[in-house]
Amino acid sequence: MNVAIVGGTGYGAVELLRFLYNHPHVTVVKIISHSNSGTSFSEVYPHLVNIIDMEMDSFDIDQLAEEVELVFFATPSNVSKNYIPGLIDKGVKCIDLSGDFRLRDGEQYQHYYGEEMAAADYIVKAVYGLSEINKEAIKDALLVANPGCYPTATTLGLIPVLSHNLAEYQHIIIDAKTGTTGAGRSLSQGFHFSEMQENFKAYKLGVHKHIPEIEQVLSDTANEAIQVTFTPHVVPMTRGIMSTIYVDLKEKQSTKELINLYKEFYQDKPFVRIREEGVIPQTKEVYASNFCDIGLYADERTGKLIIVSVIDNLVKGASGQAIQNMNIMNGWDETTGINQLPIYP
Ligand SMILES: NC(=O)C1=CN([C@@H]2O[C@H](COP(=O)(O)OP(=O)(O)OC[C@H]3O[C@@H](n4cnc5c(N)ncnc54)[C@H](OP(=O)(O)O)[C@@H]3O)[C@@H](O)[C@H]2O)C=CC1
Ligand SMILES: CC(=O)N[C@@H](CCC(=O)OP(=O)(O)O)C(=O)O
Repeated sequence: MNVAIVGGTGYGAVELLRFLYNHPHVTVVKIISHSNSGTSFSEVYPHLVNIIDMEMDSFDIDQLAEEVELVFFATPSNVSKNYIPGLIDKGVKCIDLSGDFRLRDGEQYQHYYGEEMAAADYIVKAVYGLSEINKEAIKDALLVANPGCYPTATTLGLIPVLSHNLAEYQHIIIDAKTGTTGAGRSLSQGFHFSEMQENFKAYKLGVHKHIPEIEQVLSDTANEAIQVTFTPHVVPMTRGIMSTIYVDLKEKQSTKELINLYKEFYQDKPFVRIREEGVIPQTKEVYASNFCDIGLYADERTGKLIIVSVIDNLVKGASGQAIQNMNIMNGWDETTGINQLPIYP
């Protein structure tokens, strides 16, 4: 299958290429770049010299419709909504790594993304691509809204206990940390080496665009409006997200019982690994892989369940999950092309 990537010189795109290069059913025939069309990809990313030297193109909808079956958008917020409707109308499937098609509520989109939402006709067509939870709907999707990185780690950690109605729906606290690639490749003052190294900062309290996304997924799970307290932090590492989640259990449960419940919930999900009692996953243990690893501790003193969920933000949090969704859309084994081991140490 021929595919294209838009947002060519960003981190999401280069990570898509890392996996798609060895994918047995896919060829990347076009890399679209608005800033570097006409330039060879390996000129921008010299680690791929003699491997991906393809010249990047500018966006041409007719050419794309003629040459590819599926387009990945790895563009910043408020970009893909201007291009995807036209491609869908021409029968080209799209997987959007940005947040443009994730939210159903236009007012929330306007509030958190600062612009008007995509056209409603296309929002209803978009399937939220949390692969482990929405597999059936993803199979028939024309447009997949790939989840955000924090929402992926957080909702995979929370859905089992919420869907079994074992936890209170309110007072959920999510304390999350990300590496700096979460901010993308373009330069900004707060991400300079001298600003980041030996530093640890919280940001966007109460205004982060992943708040409504997490709440939408959890509310769908519980069939009841859920609000969460979410505090993101950035830490001086390149890749990785750790989401530490605190939730009140309705009744006393042991760690062992909850681990068994999570293992059963994810038993046929190859990319979710539940740790044994007393073992809490670390970001390095999923580095560069599509795994989401979850550790649990039921604090019998306070009645809280502590969930620790880790992913690589660029893989399960973005490009890896996007390829997992492409595999599901095409009826291929969902691990095809993305079953590499984590890099360790
Ligand atoms: N980094 C991460 O961990 C995650 C990222 N995402 C989302 O994936 C998307 C891509 O992220 P990432 O690759 O990290 O971001 P980057 O900033 O690294 O790359 C985005 C690329 O999009 C292109 N671009 C920038 N502005 C425009 C524009 N106005 N119009 C068209 N293209 C533009 C640029 O490439 P060019 O000039 O070559 O076109 C740019 O390099 C974002 O929406 C991000 O939020 C989601 C989950 C995790
Ligand atoms: C460190 C940092 O800035 N991280 C980004 C990660 C979010 C992201 O990339 O997700 P979307 O797909 O929803 O845009 C942020 O907090 O906005």
